Amino acid sequence: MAQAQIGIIGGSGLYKMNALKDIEEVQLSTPFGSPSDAVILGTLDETRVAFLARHGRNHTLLPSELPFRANIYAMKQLGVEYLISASAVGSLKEEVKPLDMVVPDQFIDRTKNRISTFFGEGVVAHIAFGDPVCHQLAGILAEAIASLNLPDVTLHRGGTYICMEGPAFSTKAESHLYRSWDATVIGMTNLPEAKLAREAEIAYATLALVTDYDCWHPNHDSVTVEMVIANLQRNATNAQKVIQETVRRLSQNPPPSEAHSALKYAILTRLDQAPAATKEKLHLLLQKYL
Ligand SMILES: CSC[C@H]1O[C@H](OP(=O)(O)O)[C@H](O)[C@@H]1O
Ligand SMILES: Nc1ncnc2[nH]cnc12
Repeated sequence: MAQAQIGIIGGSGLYKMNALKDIEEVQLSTPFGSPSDAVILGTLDETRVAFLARHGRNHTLLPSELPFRANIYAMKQLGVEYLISASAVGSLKEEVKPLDMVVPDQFIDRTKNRISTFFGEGVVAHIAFGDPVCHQLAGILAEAIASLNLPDVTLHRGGTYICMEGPAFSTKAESHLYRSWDATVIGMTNLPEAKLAREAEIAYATLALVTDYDCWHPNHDSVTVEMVIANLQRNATNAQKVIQETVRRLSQNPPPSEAHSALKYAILTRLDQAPAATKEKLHLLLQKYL
């Protein structure tokens, strides 16, 4: 099977990477169903990367409908060790303005209807998730953003991403509540992805692209999809530059990541006693530990 060490998941507004060369489109099937779309393998400068449009290339999947497990498993099948997620977010802080970029280091889970683990069916594992983002990958991403000096874009290193269920945006009461928790941005997708990436021992970091002030700001209209897309289109060119620069830096010096051994002390079940069918299903994740 084709391989790529670096994966990219593009969110709302980022449905393709324009700079990819020598493209190969692969339809993958996984024990968890099909991913959101075909994975696009292509070369960015000298480096082979795997790109997936999170909601499908025509944006046909709701956040609650996303096949998170299939998406992450597909990346694992391709040999991805570093996964960069690009996502549209609303801002929960005055100083985090639309068109700014945030590299969050924490998440709060407000989802209600997501499957966020590969485990179960006779194999129990509890990954550590106190630091849900790969520190090294997030650092490279932030350095890449800073190095580009993008006009009108302020970089915010660190911050908390609230992951809500959606698809409706928040009420004002919810938005104020999240502000009282000192959260930085809000979206609907990245937390399940980060958990599953960690279980799959893939280093994960988020490029959060601010599109709106959600609905809490007294001087800005409440978020609408129109607002999000208009700003994301303005963001998309910048996001592609950032991803390209991140891939360039990462491929020159891929860092060690704690994520790469996340399952080492996480599996409680004696694997020699575990159901064969589950071991078969999770072979890609468990093979190091069998
Ligand atoms: C189109 S606005 C809401 C939508 O945008 C974000 O998606 P993604 O994280 O894939 O960029 C947000 O999470 C919602 O799914
Ligand atoms: N305000 C917001 N809430 C949730 N997801 C978003 N994606 C972009 N803006 C958002």
